[in-house]
Amino acid sequence: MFDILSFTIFCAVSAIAYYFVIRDRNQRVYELAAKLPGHDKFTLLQSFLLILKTPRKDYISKVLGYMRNEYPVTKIWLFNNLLVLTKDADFINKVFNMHQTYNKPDIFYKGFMTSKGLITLAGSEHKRHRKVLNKAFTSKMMQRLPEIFDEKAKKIIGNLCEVEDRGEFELLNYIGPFSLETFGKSNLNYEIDYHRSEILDAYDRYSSVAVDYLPYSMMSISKNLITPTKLGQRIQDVFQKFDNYFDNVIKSNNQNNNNNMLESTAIDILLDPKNEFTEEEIKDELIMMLLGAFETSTRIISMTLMMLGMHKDIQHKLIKEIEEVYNLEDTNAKFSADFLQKFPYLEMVIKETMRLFAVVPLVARETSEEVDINGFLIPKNTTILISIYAMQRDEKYWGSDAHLFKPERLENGMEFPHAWAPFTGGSRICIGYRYAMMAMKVFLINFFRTYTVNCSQKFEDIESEMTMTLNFLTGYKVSIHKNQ
Ligand code: HEM
Repeated sequence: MFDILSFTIFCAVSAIAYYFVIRDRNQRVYELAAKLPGHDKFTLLQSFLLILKTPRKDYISKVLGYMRNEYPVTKIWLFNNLLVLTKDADFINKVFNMHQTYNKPDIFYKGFMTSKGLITLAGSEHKRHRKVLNKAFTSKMMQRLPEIFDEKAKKIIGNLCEVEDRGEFELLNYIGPFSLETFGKSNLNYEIDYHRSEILDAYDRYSSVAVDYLPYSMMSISKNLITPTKLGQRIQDVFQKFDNYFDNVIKSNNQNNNNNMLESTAIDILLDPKNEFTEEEIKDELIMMLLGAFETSTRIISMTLMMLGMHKDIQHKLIKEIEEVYNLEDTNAKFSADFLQKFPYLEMVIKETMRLFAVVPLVARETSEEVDINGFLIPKNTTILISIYAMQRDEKYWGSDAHLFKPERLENGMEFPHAWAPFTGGSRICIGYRYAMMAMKVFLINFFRTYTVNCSQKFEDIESEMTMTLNFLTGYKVSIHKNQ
């Protein structure tokens, strides 16, 4: 009897304490949120309607549509979550560099459906993985890459003869193999044949399932809860495919194990028992790297070629730069990091493409405690949504021609360097940013030593969509012609 009474009292006291803690915590959130510019609390119904009525591919543009130009930050509410939208370079730079905004919010990153890889990991676990994996991307490791990129670029450029002088073709069919095969060789010690590889099928299925799962992740519905549904089955199938594929990659690496290796690629590091990665962590990291590397590089190379096909004067200037370097150098000179420094205009062209078309248009962070960022007091557990796309096209930073493709604007450096962040910044900056820049340069140098490119589409007719990545709905079509 006494026990039941104590238990009841204990429950009642706990419930009251819990109520006051939650109320006080929410009170503080509402108090601070009230001072932030933006939109008042959406009702539950409005939040549901926003998610249910918006086509999945339009989520990101819909949410960003709430951003108010006159303020550095705009608040909106989704269910009971406070979201702060921003395209302010200074604010964003602080967010990338503060320890209070290190983690990523589940509301967007659960959509990746894996939790043990760099893109989604939080706090000390992220730091541990990142510290170890950084060793695969040191300057010394980078030195071995240009040769791999060169070999693969030459192979793909050889294949392009089947489409030269034959009208327009879809670039992704040629650039995709370059990105995927270089990824396999340099990060997995594994030769991938793009046209036969099962990884491509798994990747395509993953992308489609991720878009379908996004509304559930935004409503914080775990993927375990939807396991019995058709979508749940599709998710399981995709991960089974990744699993089988990476099992083979791991087996092949274990067979060719070279314990005396002084330098280690990403997979060597992941498989090294010293680093104590679990099997699940290894596979999640491999998936994350593939997601990070493949589509991003493929799209930026393709977008760059399209831009150059539309802007002939810029293409001629670039070809001239490449010819001049080769007139001075041994034409069989091997690619190296130093050699790639000799093409400043090429770098400007790539950077301008990445500015105009932020291939990762949106990233997010979550506050782990209440924090003052540029005079705005942001409550704990707030999601900060960072529109890289809007920042990189903002006239405030790039002038009234911000919407145009003009590499020359980068000639004397950038007036607002923080307003260019296609790889983001701070300690969670893209781990492969130097790798990506090198790969893109090596491919484009090889390409323009053999071909010129033409694109009949007009710049202003490009239509794009924003999901996790930016994609041209109008395709990536160009025609190519052998240099005279
Ligand atoms: C043009 C090419 C690329 C672009 C534009 C790009 C962009 C990005 C962006 C925006 C992020 C998110 C960072 C954040 O949330 O703050 C990211 C993260 C990441 N990227 Fe890339 N990326 C590219 C190529 C690559 C390549 C080639 C690799 C691997 C070889 C790679 C691997 C990763 C990984 C593992 C992360 C997670 C890093 C972390 O949170 O510690 N990316 N990338």
